[in-house]
Amino acid sequence: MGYAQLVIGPAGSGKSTYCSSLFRHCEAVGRSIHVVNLDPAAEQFDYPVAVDIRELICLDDVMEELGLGPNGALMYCMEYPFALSNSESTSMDFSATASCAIFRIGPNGWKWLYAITMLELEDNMDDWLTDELDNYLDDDYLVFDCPGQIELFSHVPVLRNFVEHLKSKNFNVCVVYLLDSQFITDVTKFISGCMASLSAMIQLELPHVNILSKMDLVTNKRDIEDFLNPQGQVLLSELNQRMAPQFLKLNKALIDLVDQYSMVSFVPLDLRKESSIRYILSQIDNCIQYGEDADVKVKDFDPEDIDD
Ligand SMILES: Nc1nc2c(ncn2[C@@H]2O[C@H](COP(=O)(O)OP(=O)(O)OP(=O)(O)O)[C@@H](O)[C@H]2O)c(=O)[nH]1
Ligand SMILES: [Mg+2]
Repeated sequence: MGYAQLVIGPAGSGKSTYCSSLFRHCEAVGRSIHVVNLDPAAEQFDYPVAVDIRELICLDDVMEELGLGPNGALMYCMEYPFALSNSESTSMDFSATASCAIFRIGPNGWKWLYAITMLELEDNMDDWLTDELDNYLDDDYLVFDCPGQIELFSHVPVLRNFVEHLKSKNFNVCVVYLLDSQFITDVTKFISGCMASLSAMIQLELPHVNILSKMDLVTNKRDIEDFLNPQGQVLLSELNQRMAPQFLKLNKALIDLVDQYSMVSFVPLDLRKESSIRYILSQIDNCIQYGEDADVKVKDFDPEDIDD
């Protein structure tokens, strides 16, 4: 059995920083983890990269292969799904659908490049991942540092397929969703962060831990309590105050949805405190049952059992 954290969240929410802090913490306590970079655009790391998706493909390569600058790439990208939809192959049909879905987000060339990169990952995932994972042993613990494009876990199936692959390799996987604590300065931002998390829960169907990151930036700690474990009614009244009256019904529906999934619960992460990282790691370990096998092994050798 292997163990894995899939670290996701909006761009800049602190995923890579969390991965490096987690690595340092584990190193200090003598525990082995391996951090995998899944961000094709990443440039530098504060952690040793165990596996790097950039060996498969990186954004520079995509731009170079296309022979285009950002504007030209955008034009190419706008034509890309239509070129794909003329194809008869099933996987290409999927690609066209995914690309069209991404296209609707807006004419952003970088997002397109991500889309192509991720589709490339999907096409090659089985071979690449199988080769890479073969290097890891049964009890290894992997942490996947993902890109910040939220469409990857909201409606494009690439991460879901990735997770299925990990599961087929006997990995227990937990989603670790990071939301920047600065989102709480505005209840509408906070709700949109919750919705993105909910999308990931529904898309990925995995044990899920929500983290409110960058707690060192929160000056008024009392404010935060309302957001770590907020009551639906409190959020609703704040939303209603913030939004125009025509949104009352929508606000109610959104809060009901959040309540129904009982997912509005965040664990605060303050990287200045070792205890904060330790607590979060213990919560995640619990979700993926890490350490339970070890307990069983110890119990197997319980001297009292031998006496019996
Ligand atoms: N004050 C503070 N800043 C942080 C913390 N974590 C991350 N940052 C800063 O937030 C910015 C983004 O951090 P990253 O770790 O690169 O965020 P990311 O989610 O990996 O970003 P993408 O991969 O681009 O989506 C950087 O400037 C970090 O230094 C934190 O706990 N406290
Ligand atoms: Mg990052």
